[in-house]
Amino acid sequence: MDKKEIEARLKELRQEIDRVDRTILDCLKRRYSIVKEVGHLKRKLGVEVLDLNRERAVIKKILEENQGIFPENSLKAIFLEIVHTCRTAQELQKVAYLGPEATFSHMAALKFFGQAANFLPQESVLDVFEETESGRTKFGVVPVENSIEGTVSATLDAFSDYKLKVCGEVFIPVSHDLLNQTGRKEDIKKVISHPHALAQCRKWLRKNLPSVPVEEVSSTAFAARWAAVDPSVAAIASSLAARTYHLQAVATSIEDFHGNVTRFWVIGKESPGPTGKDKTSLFFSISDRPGALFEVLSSFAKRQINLSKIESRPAKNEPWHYFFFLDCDGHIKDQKVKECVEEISKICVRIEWLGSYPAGEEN
Ligand SMILES: C=C(O[C@@H]1C=C(C(=O)O)C=C[C@H]1O)C(=O)O
Repeated sequence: MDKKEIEARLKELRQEIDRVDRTILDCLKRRYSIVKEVGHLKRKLGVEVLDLNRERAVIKKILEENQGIFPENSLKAIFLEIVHTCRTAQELQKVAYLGPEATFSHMAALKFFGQAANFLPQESVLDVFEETESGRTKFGVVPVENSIEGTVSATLDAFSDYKLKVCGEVFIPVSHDLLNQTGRKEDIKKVISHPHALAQCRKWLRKNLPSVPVEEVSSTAFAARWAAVDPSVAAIASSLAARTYHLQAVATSIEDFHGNVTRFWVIGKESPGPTGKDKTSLFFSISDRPGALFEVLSSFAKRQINLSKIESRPAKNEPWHYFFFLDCDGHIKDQKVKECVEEISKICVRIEWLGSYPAGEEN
């Protein structure tokens, strides 16, 4: 091929790309209006408009049909965004999260719901529960545990006061940056952040800023917002917070342990149906006698139900009494989980089903 021929072929291919793009756009518009019609019909039937299981099935099918030809992670991201956006043709979901803007909870909410939702930042975990229970938002996103720091007790404790269910799970890798207005270490007179973030960067701070005082604030994003107006302060926060509040990085990835992940729960009024890869969360208390906890646990063991977490929390109304929070594989509608919960209900003084939901993906 000579230069002229190459240029002609290039032109031809670009025209072909333009035609393909137009087809993609036509398909997107068609999909959007079909989803809108589905929404009308579902409303007429009186069924829930959002159907997370159907969305999962749609994406799974696309990935299967692709047979690895189009880069898989990108295809998934594209279709997640398409589905999330089409959903807005039915109704814009209101989602409360632990704010302000750019917290890791915000990242988790974006990962679960996509860009096309109405995200409403809240000042505390309790506010997220409050907004969701009152129906002012349809869903809430709250942190539940961190792979290094452990449980977020405010979240677990809130379940005893609010009648909400877990309806989804999201994992977000946590990496912290040290941010201020200039990016210069010499300007830092105080380091502020959420207690978990400070704890996760303890060694780095001791080594690199030994004489600088630290102060706990309500969230990493709040810290970043503060640093944006106070030049003497540096915040430990995410790269999303750096972008949102126009801050410079003094140092990046300052966490003491890499591979740090936070698990979030999406809370709402109802848990979704089984998908085949679900988790169930329970909260229970038992009588103070030998073997009571063993009996509960053996009920799971004899049915080969895998436990992914068990944690005790003090029962607030009685000293030295405890509640247990337990996560196991499977859905409450799966026969063996159902039987197990029925059996342990006879042993427990109190038992609450917190929800069954599709297991989140850890990458
Ligand atoms: C179109 C539907 O409604 C919503 C949108 C979906 C989509 O865009 O594919 C899937 C499930 C629902 O959350 C449906 O229920 O099929």
